[in-house]
Order: sequence, then structure tokens, then C-alpha cells
Amino acid sequence: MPEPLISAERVPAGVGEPALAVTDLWKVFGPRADRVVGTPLADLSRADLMAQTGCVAAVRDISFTVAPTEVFVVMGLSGSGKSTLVRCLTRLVEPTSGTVLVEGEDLRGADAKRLRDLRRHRFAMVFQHFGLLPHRRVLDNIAYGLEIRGVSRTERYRRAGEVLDLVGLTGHADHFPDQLSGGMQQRVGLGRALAVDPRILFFDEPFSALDPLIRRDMQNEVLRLHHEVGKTMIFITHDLHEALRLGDRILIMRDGAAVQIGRPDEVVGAPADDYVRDFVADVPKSHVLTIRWVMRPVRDDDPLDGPELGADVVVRDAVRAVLSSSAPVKVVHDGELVGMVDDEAILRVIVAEEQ
Ligand SMILES: Nc1ncnc2c1ncn2[C@@H]1O[C@H](COP(=O)(O)OP(=O)(O)OP(=O)(O)O)[C@@H](O)[C@H]1O
Repeated sequence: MPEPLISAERVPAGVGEPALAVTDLWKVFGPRADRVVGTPLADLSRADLMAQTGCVAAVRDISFTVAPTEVFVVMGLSGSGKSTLVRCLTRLVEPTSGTVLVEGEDLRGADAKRLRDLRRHRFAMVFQHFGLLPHRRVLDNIAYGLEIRGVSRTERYRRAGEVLDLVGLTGHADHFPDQLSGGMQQRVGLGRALAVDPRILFFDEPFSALDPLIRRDMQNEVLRLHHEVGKTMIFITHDLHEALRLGDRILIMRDGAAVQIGRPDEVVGAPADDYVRDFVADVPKSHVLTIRWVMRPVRDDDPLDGPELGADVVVRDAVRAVLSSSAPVKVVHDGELVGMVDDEAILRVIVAEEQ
């Protein structure tokens, strides 16, 4: 009996061992980089460190965990350290210090053989420049990771055929990459990554070369696939809108450091500093904030006969219920009344957006 193509089991986010646990991670490039961490040099700004030592602190003291099946987005401007951070998570780049646990296993302690094993069986990557093999057909490209693993020809084509359908490339098995549009080539990239049934998928700006409409399509595709296959995903982007659409949580980087880690509504509703505030200034708040962010405390004289909504309902989806009710809307969480939302609170968000 062949093993199932994609493990259907979905562990609820936040339950069980983290898929990834990163603690005090540093990556310093440059001469004698290992003398920086743990000394006063580590406190210097990037520019001062470079001036004094010729080193770049690409990743500075970052800690976070990623829950199984979570979509974790790493966002920041060019040069903020996103790629270096994510490469440290598979040791494509060797961290200078800190720990990385992959499902509890110490990645930095893995020898070359174990690392190869992890890269073949546990991880898969999708890059901006699709990295497809130009002289091989779509089906062969999708089957490539299985070939490297030594999966038999019959079995790998069976799986590749299934994945071809999963990523929306039915009918394109025999095409060559250069016969496909950019979006379709990236579907092949996605298919190749999924074919090996990895536990963690890494995406390094996979859609930044695509035009905006195709890009949106591909984001929807990732959301759909995530829903269907329930993989843990680490996704790098410099595009805030992409981060807000895809991320369960977002890590915002600046000059190698983590400025904020939070859910989209936390990043937009409570930016950690002016840098994040500037980033999110143009985001339509009603699309991201939940009514938890606009509710007020319950008062003794509040009528309790109005409709009720969950605290995680997005403001945009609550507008109709709130405005059409004469009584304030009750906000409930875990069966408890946690606040009230009235017309004024909703209109304040909408009006602010239009200014
Ligand atoms: N191999 C390297 N040697 C020296 N410096 C490096 C190396 N790789 C990256 N850097 C430096 O580390 C910093 C972070 O780079 P990184 O590529 O991780 O940022 P990024 O946020 O992914 O940027 P981009 O969005 O442009 O890809 C930059 O200053 C970069 O010049």
C-alpha cells in the first residue's frame, strides 16, 4: 500500500511541540565574526559594527517559535536579514550562535548526513527564481525531489501526477518550463516542494517576480493549499499586504533584529514602534482589525438584547450587523461577554480609512 501523498492530519496551531523553536539566533558575516556575539561589539548599531570590525550582523538575537501548521511570515525591507534568518533555519547559512530546534531536534547538532536527510525529507523550499530544470518536463520537475530520494519511477510518477492536479497544472505534464507563464512555473515550483510531503515549507519571496494579478492568484493558491495539506509554512516577503493576507503571525525585521512578532491584527492594531507604524499606515484597518480592537467595556445600563458576534470577527464583516442593530452588539469570546461594539466605534475605523 503506497504511503499517502500528503499527510491529511492537521495539528491545531499551538498544540504539541513547536515545528520550529529559535532561541537567541545570531548570524554575523565578516572577519572573525565569532568574536562579536556576547561582547560589547554586539550592542553596536549595524553601521558602527561594520565600521569597527568589517562585520555585518545580518541576524541579531532573534527568538521565536512556529506552531505546527502555522503560516509564519518574515517581513522587512531589503537587507533587513530575512533571507539570512530563514537560511539559518535549514543551515543553508551556518548560524553564528543560538539554537534552532526542528520538532525538538537540535539542528545545529546535526551532522552532514542528518542534515541531508532533514533537507530531503522534512523541508522543502520554493524560491523566487523557480529553479526548475529547463530540459525536463513539468512532471519530471515535480518528481525531481522524489528521484533524489530514490523513490521508484512508477511511484514517483504516480505521486507527481497527483500533485500536478493539486497545484492546478492538470494537462501540462508534458510541457517544458519555458512553455509556461511565470505563475504556472511557480506552480511547478510549489508542486515540486509538495511532492516530497515535507513537514515544513520555506518560501523565499516566491511571488515577487510575478505581476500583481498573478501574484494575488498565487497567494490564494498558497492559502488553498495550506487549507488542504495543513503544512507548516515559513514565508519571506517584503510586501506587507502579502504578509497580512498569508500570515497567521508575522515577524517584522529591521537591521537584523526582530522589531515585532504578532498576528496581523496585532501588528496593525498595536505597532511596536514608529517603523512598524509607518509600514502599516496605509493598511485598511477594517480589513485586518477584529472587533476586539474596537469594542468598549460593558456598562451596567447596556441593553443586552442586541445581536452577538465573536471577538475575532473582522471589523469589515461586522459592519452590517452593528449598523443595522438598534442595540449595541455584544462581543463574546469562549462563551463570555467581553465587550460591546456600537455604531460609533465601527464608523470611527471606516472614516479614519477614508482620510
Ligand atoms: N554572504 C554574505 N556575506 C556578507 N554579508 C552578507 C551575506 N549575505 C547577506 N549579507 C548581508 O546581510 C544583510 C542581510 O541580508 P539578507 O539578504 O538576509 O537581507 P534580506 O532582508 O533578505 O534582503 P533582500 O530582501 O534584499 O533579499 C545585508 O546587509 C547583506 O548585505
